Amino acid sequence: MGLLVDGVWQDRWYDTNSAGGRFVRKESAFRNWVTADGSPGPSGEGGFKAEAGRYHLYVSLACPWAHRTLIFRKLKKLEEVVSLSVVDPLMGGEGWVFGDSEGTIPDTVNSARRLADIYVKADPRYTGRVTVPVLWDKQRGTIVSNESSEIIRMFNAAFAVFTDAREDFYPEALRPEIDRINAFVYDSVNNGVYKAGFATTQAAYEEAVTALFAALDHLDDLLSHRRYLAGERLTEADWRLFTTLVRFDAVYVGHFKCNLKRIADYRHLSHYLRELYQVPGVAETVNFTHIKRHYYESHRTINPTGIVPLGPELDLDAPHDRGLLPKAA
Ligand SMILES: N[C@@H](CCC(=O)N[C@@H](CS)C(=O)NCC(=O)O)C(=O)O
Repeated sequence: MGLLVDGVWQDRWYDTNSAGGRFVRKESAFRNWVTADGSPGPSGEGGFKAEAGRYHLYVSLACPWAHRTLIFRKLKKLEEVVSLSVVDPLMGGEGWVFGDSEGTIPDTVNSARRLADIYVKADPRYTGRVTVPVLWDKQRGTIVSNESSEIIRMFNAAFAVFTDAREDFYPEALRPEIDRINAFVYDSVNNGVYKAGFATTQAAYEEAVTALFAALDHLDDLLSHRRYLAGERLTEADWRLFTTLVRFDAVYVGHFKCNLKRIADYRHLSHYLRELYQVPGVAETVNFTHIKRHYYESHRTINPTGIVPLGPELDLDAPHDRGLLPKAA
């Protein structure tokens, strides 16, 4: 675990002292957009036109942020359009590295050994964390984006001519509602579990866990009368929540001490999680070995022995009752 400073790797854990024991997530650095015609997107510069075979995605199967991009690549049927590398589940002293354990895919584009090498290739003076996901442009030899929330929107819209998957996960009419839900879910749930797990004071931990479970209670209630977070249509808001929910009982309850309840204890969230997991293609993107090994083996300040618990036993293929609520045709 570490970061790059002026292009040089430094092995360091997160600094929480400057924020009273709180974990504060840094903004992603590369914010360009792939667009259908190469025009600039909402941020960054233009010149990244959607083309088949031009872009490469680097992910970890453990990471909830990277997982979003993998789900969009799958659901938008972009597997032949955007190539893929999967890092080793263990994030050690050199950060993310490419390995040969089950489920990994080496770096066929840059032949890098460490993900940090990709960042330095894009910017030799890069300062910051080396995170997944990364969307790489093979033509210009640089990083387009390392921000998952933006990569999923590119996959949703920019590659339309290369796929017959027509489902729109960010429909115009629902955008205000989706944006509102995303902001709430990001702060209290997606990042909330990290704020709880990486807290280094009791007060910071309790603050995060309290907000997290208040949010889950609220979402459980919302899902008692809405099939999906934004209503009758499955949208990006659901996929953004899903990647945290699917890791929750397996990792966040124990490792991050988010243990007031399990997702299995929530009447509606538990069924909702199973419905999303059972969407064709999605289960293939979920790798519990990578998920559990990554957290329990990598965060030695939290789990010094690196022992990975055997449980819990989960059955995400069990039937769900979400069909009782209306879904848009
Ligand atoms: N805002 C980023 C966050 C990505 C992120 O934090 N990824 C984690 C893995 S779950 C990572 O690579 N962390 C490495 C580090 O912080 O050193 C996104 O959504 O794309």
